[in-house]
Amino acid sequence: MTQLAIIVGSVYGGAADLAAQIQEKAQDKSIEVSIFDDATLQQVTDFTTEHWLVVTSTTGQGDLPPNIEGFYHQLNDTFPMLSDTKAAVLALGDSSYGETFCGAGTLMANLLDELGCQQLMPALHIDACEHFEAINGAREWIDDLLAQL
Ligand SMILES: Cc1cc2nc3c(=O)[nH]c(=O)nc-3n(C[C@H](O)[C@H](O)[C@H](O)COP(=O)(O)O)c2cc1C
Repeated sequence: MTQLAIIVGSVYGGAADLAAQIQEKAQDKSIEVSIFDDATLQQVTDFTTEHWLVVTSTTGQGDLPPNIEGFYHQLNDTFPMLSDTKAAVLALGDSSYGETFCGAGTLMANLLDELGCQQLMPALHIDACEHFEAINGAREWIDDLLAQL
């Protein structure tokens, strides 16, 4: 069975809700999904290194939400080679923050790229100014992503 690890970074629950919606869609396609909130690298790699999806909002001034910071720093500190891992980033943000729009998603995408991950899909940036419900801006992208697995 195809496996997908969804690693969540969320402060107010929007990215976490979106991850749950993606999980439901994926399960309809018989993809086994595990959602990691406050993930450790070990937990995620024990589940799968095949497909990773990072769903993260941005907080502060382009900062990672606290519940994905540990995962980011473990990756950055241990620098595992992930050339067999196919990954994608779905970032939630708010364009009224200007230059730091979706900064956390960009940090994650850059790190996964440095670690050699293969890009499943170009990163998607969802703007809260445009979409009250993030799923409305992400449906097509999610369908395309799941079709690649
Ligand atoms: C205190 C605070 C700081 C934020 N900083 C940024 C930011 O720097 N860049 C950005 O794109 N969005 C920023 N946002 C917007 C959130 O990322 C956006 O509302 C997102 O949808 C929240 O998702 P969540 O419910 O998963 O936390 C900020 C929101 C708050 C409340």
